Amino acid sequence: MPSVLITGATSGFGKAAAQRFAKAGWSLILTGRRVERLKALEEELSEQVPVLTLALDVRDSDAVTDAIGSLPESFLPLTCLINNAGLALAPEPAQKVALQDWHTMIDTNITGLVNVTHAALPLLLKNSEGASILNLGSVAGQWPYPGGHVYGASKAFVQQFSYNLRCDLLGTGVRVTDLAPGMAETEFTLVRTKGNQAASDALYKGTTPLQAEDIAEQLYYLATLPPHININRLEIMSVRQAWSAFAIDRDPA
Ligand SMILES: NC(=O)C1=CN([C@@H]2O[C@H](COP(=O)(O)OP(=O)(O)OC[C@H]3O[C@@H](n4cnc5c(N)ncnc54)[C@H](OP(=O)(O)O)[C@@H]3O)[C@@H](O)[C@H]2O)C=CC1
Ligand SMILES: O=CCS(=O)(=O)O
Repeated sequence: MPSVLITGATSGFGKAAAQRFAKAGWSLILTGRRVERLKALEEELSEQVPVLTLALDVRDSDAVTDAIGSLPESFLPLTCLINNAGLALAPEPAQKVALQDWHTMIDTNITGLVNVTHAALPLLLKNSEGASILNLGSVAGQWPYPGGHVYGASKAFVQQFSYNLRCDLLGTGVRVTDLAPGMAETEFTLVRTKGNQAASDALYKGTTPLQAEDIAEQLYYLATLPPHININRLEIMSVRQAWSAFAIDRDPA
C-alpha cells in the first residue's frame, strides 16, 4: 500500500489531499499543529485507510526530525511527501509590515519545508522508483504583486529548491514538482489577514477561485504519473484570474 506524508493537513489543500489519497487507498501520515482537527480527520478517514497523525510545527527542526525519523515500519517506505504547510501574512506594503511576520513566513515556508524534506528524504529513497516530493509553491513565486514581498520570495525559494533537488536526485527515481497555484479559496486569506473573515469573503466573492479539491486532484495526478515522468513545475489558475498591466508612478495632473 503506498503511503503519503502531508504537512498542513488540518485545512485547505492538505485536508482535501488527505481525503483524495484516502479515496485511492493510500496510507496517510497527516501533520499540522491543530490537534483537534487532526483527530477529526483521523476519525473520518481511518475507516478507509491506515492513518497516523502527528501534531507538529514544521518550524521545530528537532521535533520534525524525531517524528519523521521514528515513523512506524507499517507506513514505510514513503511513496510521496507533500510539503504543503505554509502561510502568507501581512498583505500591506513592505514598508508597513512587522518584522516578525516576515520571520514567520520564512520560518514556515522555507525553514519548515527544508526541515521536513531533510527528514523524509531517506524514507523516500528506500523504495524510490515512482516516489515523489510535491512542494506547494505559488504563482507568487514567479509573478510579483504589491504586498507579496516575503511571501512571494519564499515561494521563489520553493521553486528553486525543487529544481535543485531534482538535480541531486537524478538517478534515484524520486520525482520533484513545484506545484504553483493561483487564488484558491481556503483559510489562506483568513490567516493572511489575521482573522478578517470579511476581507477573505470579499476576495473570493463574485468570481470562481480554485477550490482545495482542485489542487488535491492535481496532487494525486502528480503522485500517480508513470514513474518515468517528472513534471518540474505545474502552475494552475482559475480561468477567472490572469496577470495585469505594469503599474506606473505618474506626476499629478
Ligand atoms: N490558497 C491559495 O490561494 C494558495 C495557497 N498556496 C500554498 O498552499 C499551501 C496550503 O495553503 P492553503 O491550504 O491554501 O491554506 P490553509 O490556511 O487553509 O492551510 C494551511 C495549512 O498549513 C498548516 N501550517 C501553517 N503553519 C504551520 C506550521 N508552522 N507548522 C505546521 N503546519 C502549519 C496549517 O495547519 P495548522 O494551523 O493546524 O498548523 C494548515 O493545515 C501553503 O503553502 C500556501 O502558501 C499556494 C498558492 C495559492
Ligand atoms: O499563493 C497564493 C496565491 S496569491 O495570493 O499569491 O495569488
